[in-house]
Amino acid sequence: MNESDQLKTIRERIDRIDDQLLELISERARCAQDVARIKQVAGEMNDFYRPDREAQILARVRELNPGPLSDDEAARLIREVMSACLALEKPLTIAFLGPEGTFTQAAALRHFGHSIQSTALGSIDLVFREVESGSAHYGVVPVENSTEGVVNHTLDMFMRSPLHICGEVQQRIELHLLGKGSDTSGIRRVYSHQQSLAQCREWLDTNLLQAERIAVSSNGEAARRAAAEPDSAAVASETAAELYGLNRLARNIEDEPGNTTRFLVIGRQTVAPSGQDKTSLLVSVRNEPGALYTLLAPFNEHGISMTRIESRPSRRGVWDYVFFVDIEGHAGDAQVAAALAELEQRASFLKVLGSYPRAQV
Ligand SMILES: C=C(O[C@@H]1C=C(C(=O)O)C=C[C@H]1O)C(=O)O
Repeated sequence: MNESDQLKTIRERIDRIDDQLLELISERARCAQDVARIKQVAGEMNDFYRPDREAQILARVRELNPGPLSDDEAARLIREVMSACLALEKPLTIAFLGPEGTFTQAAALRHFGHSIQSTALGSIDLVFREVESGSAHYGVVPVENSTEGVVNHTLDMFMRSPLHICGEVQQRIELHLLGKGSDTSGIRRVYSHQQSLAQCREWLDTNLLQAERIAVSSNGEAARRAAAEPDSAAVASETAAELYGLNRLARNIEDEPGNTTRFLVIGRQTVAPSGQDKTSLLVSVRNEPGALYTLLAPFNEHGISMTRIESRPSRRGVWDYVFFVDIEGHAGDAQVAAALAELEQRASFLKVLGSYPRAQV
């Protein structure tokens, strides 16, 4: 067989596979509709989105993935199929820290897939309020953020908000040089958030020393300006490039590749155990010698790993400290529940912010 006959044969095979895929995806979508009908009859429509179930599906895909696609790619594809199926039940409305084109938006799309209705809001407070009022089903906010510098504000919001953490998203921070043209010649200004500029300093020093660096409020805003002004470029994400119709003049210009930011999904719902969960707590203790040591001892005694601890002033009194603690496991797990009961005895204040599946996509 010559080359063109070989290609023709393979393409015919691909067409047949796509026919089967389409049939299977449609069958899956009809199953999701059946689930929706059952939930409706049972009056469980508040629970139509099930982060625990979705996490289990994605974990299974990773486990069974035969390749050659990577586990990440396989999970991402099934993520999109689930997103489209869920939208048949009811499209999710997601509020995120905007503007359009930020990494928070990328994180929202990564977590929920593209079949959502998303709203860009101007501040973290507004995202909390939108979800609290029921105007959005869920919100996405940065928590350990190397680009937008708002970690503390998100943590502070949990002190007074009744919302729960329903999920987490790990988003690789990949920064590109974006512009209207096709190369870097003629660029006089580079816009970005100041931390993104800092993260690409070496690349900019080597390749664009002549251009003025201008810090703006977000990478989305930088992309908007680069799209509107000639002689300008932005350091921003791929999402920003798509949204503002910009070209990637240089890819992955961050000085330290592998940089990841963590985002939280906030909602009014508590999430059932998925088998691979994390729990976030807010815990306060009097400032006495050994207080933190005593406070955390129950985790050690019950064999629970702590993955993060962050301290903040409580604003309730000069002697109080508040700690944001992440542990492995679900608050409903026997060991975790026992440790939390002991912790409650020792703490002056304890709030479980949520148990949720660890990031799967
Ligand atoms: C189908 C369900 O509802 C939703 C859709 C899912 C899917 O498409 O697989 C999974 C969980 C839910 O978010 C379900 O609860 O099983």
